[in-house]
Amino acid sequence: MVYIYNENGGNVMDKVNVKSKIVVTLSADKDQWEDLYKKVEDNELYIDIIEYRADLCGGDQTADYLEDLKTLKEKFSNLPIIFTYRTCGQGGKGKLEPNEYYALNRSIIEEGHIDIIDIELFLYEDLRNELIDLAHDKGIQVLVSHHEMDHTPSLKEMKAFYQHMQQLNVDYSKLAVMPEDGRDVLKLLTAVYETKQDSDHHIVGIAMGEQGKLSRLAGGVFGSALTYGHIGQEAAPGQLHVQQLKALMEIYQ
Ligand SMILES: O=C1C[C@@](O)(C(=O)O)C[C@@H](O)[C@@H]1O
Repeated sequence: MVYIYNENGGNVMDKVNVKSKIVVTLSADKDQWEDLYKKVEDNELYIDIIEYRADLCGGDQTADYLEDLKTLKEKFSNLPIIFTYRTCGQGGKGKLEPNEYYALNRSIIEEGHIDIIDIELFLYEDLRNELIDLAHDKGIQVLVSHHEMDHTPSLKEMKAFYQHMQQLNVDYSKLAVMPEDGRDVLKLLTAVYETKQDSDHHIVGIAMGEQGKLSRLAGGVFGSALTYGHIGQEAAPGQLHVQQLKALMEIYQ
């Protein structure tokens, strides 16, 4: 049998199957960054994209974030950078109010040396849409995200989230949910699969926690474009070290 692969590494017969890119989630206080740069260098083979989690970086200083981003870009110029400020309601530590969140993200878009920006779906519509347009004007891709930290919505609801996201003129649509059992993980993967069947968008689906690890490893088979890992300590429940992630993902691809 001859297998033909598309540019994403998936079988051409299967539009849904993609090779998920590995995103490493990074955060550190000022005095820990040197150690972290070293860890990124040591693990570069296992990383496709860097995510800078501003809300976990201590202080809420735009200037500090900009400085970190500039250094990251200088050191790892071949790795695209996602900027994420995750608010408390969405599983992060960020305490900014919507207008402050808007102002921070706007400054980062304008000066941040980033490639992709993570914008939360339920930010006020006008602020969110303005950030999306500003990012695109600057050539920055937009990843719109939504987290359900304590449950997994129904399949219908998850597909509706993805439909809503895709109507926003964004580049990536990401949903992260908390499963209670294997059935919830299957539901999330089904939502990704069924959405991806009719879509050329980058769809991302994550089932968090211990039960959800399957989605981080095999998400590509169902059409999930990104999977998130760590190089020190997990930034979200169920995250795996990027080395382990890459090794185990090979099984599915
Ligand atoms: O949205 C995500 C996914 C994530 O929550 C995870 O479960 O790996 C980790 C976050 O840093 C990232 O922004």
